[in-house]
Amino acid sequence: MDSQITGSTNMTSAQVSATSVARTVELIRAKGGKVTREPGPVKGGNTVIAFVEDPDGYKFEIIQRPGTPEPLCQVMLCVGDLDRAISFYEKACGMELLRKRDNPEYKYTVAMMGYGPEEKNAVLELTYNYGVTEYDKGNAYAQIAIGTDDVYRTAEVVRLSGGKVVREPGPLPGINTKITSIVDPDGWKSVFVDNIDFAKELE
Ligand SMILES: C[C@@H](O)C(=O)SC[C@H](NC(=O)CC[C@H](N)C(=O)O)C(=O)NCC(=O)O
Repeated sequence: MDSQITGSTNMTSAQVSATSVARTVELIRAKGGKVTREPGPVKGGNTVIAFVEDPDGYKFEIIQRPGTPEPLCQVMLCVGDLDRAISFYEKACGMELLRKRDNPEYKYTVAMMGYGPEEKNAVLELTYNYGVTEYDKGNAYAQIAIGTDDVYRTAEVVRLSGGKVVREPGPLPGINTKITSIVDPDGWKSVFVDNIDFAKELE
């Protein structure tokens, strides 16, 4: 894919990378897609971005950057306390803080969290808007899926790290894939899926 897109609703979004944002946006427009922000430098920076919406109104950000192995490169979650969120994704989910960037002019700070460098891995972009400690979540956001080697241990660690387990670890009826579902301190849900079980689903 020659472009990347990240998407989001107003408080969650996904990003996709594109080597040419303008060309990607034109292709999307030609197919009847809705462009909500024309290509151009991001406010307060140089990276060229654009926003588009899918037919369900989910927002995707197209980011100009070198191609990555996985075009879906970021998922953005708005959080009410950045340090709390960073600590949770580090301790409960085993992610690493890859970088943090403050943008005082536009009153927000982002922290990129992931399991490896952004050039090679999809990452979570935690966004803190100055003074906003809570978000209405509506009913459109569902969950992010993360692989794990041990759903039982994951659930235990999540509990110890300030998260909530909303689906106890164990096999899914019918397919036996082991999962556990959790919510982070901001109320964003993730499902952890056993790596070996999931590989079997793909066979
Ligand atoms: C490349 C990278 O820096 C970006 O794309 S940041 C995009 C930027 N994000 C924000 O403004 C986050 C805070 C915002 N208040 C929110 O909650 O979404 C952005 O969306 N810029 C808009 C623009 O038109 O440049």
